[in-house]
Amino acid sequence: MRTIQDIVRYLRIYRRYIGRRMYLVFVLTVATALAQGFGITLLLPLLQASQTTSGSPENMSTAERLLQDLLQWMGIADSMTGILGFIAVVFIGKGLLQFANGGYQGYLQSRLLRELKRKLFDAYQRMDYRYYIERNTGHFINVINQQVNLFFSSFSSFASFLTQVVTTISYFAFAFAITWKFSLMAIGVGLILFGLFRRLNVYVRELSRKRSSEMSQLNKLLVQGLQSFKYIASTNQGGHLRSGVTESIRRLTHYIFRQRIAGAFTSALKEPFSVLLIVGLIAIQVTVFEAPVAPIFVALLLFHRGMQALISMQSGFQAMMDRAGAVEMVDDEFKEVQHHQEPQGEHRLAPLESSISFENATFSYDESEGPVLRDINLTIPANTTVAFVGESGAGKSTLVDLVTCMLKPQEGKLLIDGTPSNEIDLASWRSQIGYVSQETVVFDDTIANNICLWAGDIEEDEALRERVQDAARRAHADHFIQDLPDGYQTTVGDRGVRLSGGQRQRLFIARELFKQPNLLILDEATSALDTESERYIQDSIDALKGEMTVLIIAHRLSTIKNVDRVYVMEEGQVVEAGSYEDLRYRDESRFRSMVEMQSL
Ligand SMILES: Nc1ncnc2c1ncn2[C@@H]1O[C@H](COP(=O)(O)OP(=O)(O)OP(=O)(O)O)[C@@H](O)[C@H]1O
Repeated sequence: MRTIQDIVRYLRIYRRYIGRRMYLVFVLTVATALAQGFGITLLLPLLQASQTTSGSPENMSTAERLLQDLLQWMGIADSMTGILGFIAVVFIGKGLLQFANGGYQGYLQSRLLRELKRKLFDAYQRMDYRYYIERNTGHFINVINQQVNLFFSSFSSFASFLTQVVTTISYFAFAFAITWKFSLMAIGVGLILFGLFRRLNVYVRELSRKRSSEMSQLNKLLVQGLQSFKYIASTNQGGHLRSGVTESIRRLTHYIFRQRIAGAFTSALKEPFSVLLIVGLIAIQVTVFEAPVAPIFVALLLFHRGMQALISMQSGFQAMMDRAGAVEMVDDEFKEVQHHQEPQGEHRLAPLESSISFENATFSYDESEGPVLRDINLTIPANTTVAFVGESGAGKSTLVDLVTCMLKPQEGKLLIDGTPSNEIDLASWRSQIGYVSQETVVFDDTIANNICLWAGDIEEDEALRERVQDAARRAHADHFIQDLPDGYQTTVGDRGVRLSGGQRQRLFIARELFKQPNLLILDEATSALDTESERYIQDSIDALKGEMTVLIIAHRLSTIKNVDRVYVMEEGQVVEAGSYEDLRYRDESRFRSMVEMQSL
């Protein structure tokens, strides 16, 4: 029962991703199996035609008689050559069907792989940010690569399992038609075998689940270890990480080993089982039932093939169960990610022209830990420059995440040009934003592509080259880029490892300036820069005043002297607001003491 439920369940899952055309595989499978069973059954009239004393019609089973009638109708009943020719035609037909089936399965599988990877990637792209931060990159990579590949190969195991089921049934059905006593025995044996293997299947599936989740764990450790390679190597922390990785690899390989043992057990059983059963059956047929030789011979041939198919059916099922964990993981992941897609409205925003304002906005990552932002009320008029300052952990970056709508306030609202954030079409808002975040984002590609994000080829597009260079100049990056071996065509390495921290930051700023956003967010954007570069970029940003809205988060207060308004944040609240000069000289203001601490 469990087995049938499992098959139906997987069938549903495959259908969800492949669609109805999957059934064509089954039609082709049935046709192939029928052709094969029929081809073998044709040996019976062949044997009879070769015997001088051919079976008298009253000894014949109904099937034999029908076959005889067919051959008579075709005019080849008594011709060995005729029957041989017919067998050849049936097997050629079977070969063609098998080829069509295999080819079509290949086509479906490649589609399945493409669809799975593409859909999952799309779903990941639109997942809610809060869901993302609760997960781990290693997990996503494991699902989209390893698990999806296993899911894909499970379909071929599933198809081969079904092929074996249909083949087994067809062999047994033909055998049944020839001699029913024999077939009853065969079916009895089949049922016993199935019972024996059921327990093995449950065991193998459990192993497969463990193996899939262990792979996620290992991926997580590997990604973390490799991403932090430099830190780990230079502080010799590899030992700690290594023990975790080694332990995870040990568990993973242990599961694989046990799966293999179960596989070896089934394939080793195959041959002895078949031979024993055939020997037993011949004895029973000949001694007890005293049946004629030709039908026994053909029925045994069918039975032998049927047994082989039955055992392959078990291995096919086991292979499917080997990958069951992956099928379930990918299917669950789809549901989970789809459930956590980022909600959005339909109002398409025009370019920002009035303001961004918070009304009593409160946000917490975890309700039990209390709000990270409390009762925020402020308005940033379009085309002004504002700065948020405050100690680490005060909530400045979280506030920016609300502005970009990556996070949503649980209470109160955020209005963009008067439209509540939950009503806006996110792409229409985010395409207006340039964001230099604390974590520098650099792609492993050329400098030019890092700035224009593959907008074109600067070697061919003069206007584009000019725009890229202009952005680089304003980010004070042009001269270091010119000094690189291939200039703008230099590749920067994974996450920009071939650049210095300050160079990476300038490259990042250049990209956001190239975009010409309506809202530019700079979160500690110049923290890795020397004073001179910082001042230079400061001038570029000051030059943007009035052209776009600029939101700056800075610890170095010297960099925000020219902003229109400063907000001082403390423990998730805005505690002071005013112009730099106003706050700087306000008696006992927090800002004043902050400035004095930095001895400006
Ligand atoms: N993903 C998260 N899950 C839970 N809490 C978080 C998460 N990110 C930030 N926090 C918490 O929210 C608070 C505000 O963090 P936030 O990064 O907004 O501060 P910040 O003012 O930008 O600090 P910094 O100047 O150090 O960047 C901190 O107490 C932090 O622990």
